[in-house]
Amino acid sequence: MTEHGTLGVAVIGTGRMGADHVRRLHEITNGAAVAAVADPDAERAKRLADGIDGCTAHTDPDAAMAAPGVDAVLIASPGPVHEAQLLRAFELGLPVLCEKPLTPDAGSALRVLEAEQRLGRRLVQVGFMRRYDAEFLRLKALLDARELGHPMMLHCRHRNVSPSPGFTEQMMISDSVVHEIDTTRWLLGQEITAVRVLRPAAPDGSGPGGVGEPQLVLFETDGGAVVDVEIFVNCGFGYQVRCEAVCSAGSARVGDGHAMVTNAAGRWGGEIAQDFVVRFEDAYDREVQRWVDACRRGVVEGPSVWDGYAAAAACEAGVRAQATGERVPVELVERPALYR
Ligand SMILES: NC(=O)C1=CN([C@@H]2O[C@H](COP(=O)(O)OP(=O)(O)OC[C@H]3O[C@@H](n4cnc5c(N)ncnc54)[C@H](O)[C@@H]3O)[C@@H](O)[C@H]2O)C=CC1
Ligand SMILES: O=C1[C@@H](O)[C@H](O)[C@@H](O)[C@H](O)[C@H]1O
Repeated sequence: MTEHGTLGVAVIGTGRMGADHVRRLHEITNGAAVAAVADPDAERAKRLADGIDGCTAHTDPDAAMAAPGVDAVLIASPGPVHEAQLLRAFELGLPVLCEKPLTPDAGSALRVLEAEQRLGRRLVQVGFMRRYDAEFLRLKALLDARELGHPMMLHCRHRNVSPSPGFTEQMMISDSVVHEIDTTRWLLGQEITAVRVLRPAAPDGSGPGGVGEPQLVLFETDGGAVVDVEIFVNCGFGYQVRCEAVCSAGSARVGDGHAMVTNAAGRWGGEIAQDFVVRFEDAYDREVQRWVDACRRGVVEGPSVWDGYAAAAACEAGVRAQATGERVPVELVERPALYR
């Protein structure tokens, strides 16, 4: 850290999320500076680094993590390469904010869990940003206070205008529904024990890779709750994330998101955000600020590697349920003391 206590951050992966986090760290976050960026696309990394004094550009993530002035790492590369980058950060003893998913499958997430346990201390905050969203935080506080009685069901919907290039049917679970998996575990304080996936008959194969969508993903939890998630990554009209909790003495819903409603010429209505960068802007800002503040105090907070692992295990069950049409149980190792 600099003499003023500024945290030097290496940002790994400078695509959509990485570039947005670089902008955030540089312009919004207090107490942080982008010290290095890495991306196999050298031009992309250089363009970002050129706009920031003292920031170096790399094509090799290891070189960025070892660059002068780096105290912490923000990983925003694709999920399948997170494991190797997390293990490298562990070797260097650097705290990490790792974009979701921690890793795309349970085996690799377990290897990360075991490696962090060997260190004997937490280094990673996983980027489940809904835990920092004002609406979701209000819902969490309401459920925790039991103001509506005992929570029994969550009805969730998750719609994207269109997925990024190369998006697969499995990623509907491991990249998108992973958010509802974390939301369920966090809001209810329960583990997911089984997953099922139902598909309506689709008029055409218009989803990612030509698969039929939307799909309905169902979770059972160890507290007896039931959760349904509509996932529709190609809906075409807007970005919508909604969650309604049904409790024994009432229900509460977040995500309607009508910041403004207009009336004009025989119509009324609101606007729909077109993507997560807009809808969750404040949540990302809060998530990154909280991470930087914790790093500067020498502590690690927020969603843990256990949360990332439990989510990966539920995703793996979901991907199997998607392929087989069966109810697939979620297998978890015993929760280590480090994460209790
Ligand atoms: N929290 C959230 O709401 C969101 C999280 N994400 C997550 O952020 C991560 C990045 O996603 P996007 O920015 O949408 O993807 P993207 O495809 O826009 O960007 C990924 C970048 O990583 C680079 N890259 C590829 N292999 C790399 C490697 N081995 N090392 C370093 N960089 C590498 C690519 O060249 C590209 O510039 C993923 O984990 C994704 O799941 C993405 C969107 C929203
Ligand atoms: O994390 C995200 C993307 O990776 C994912 O592909 C989208 O479906 C989610 O809405 C977004 O929040």
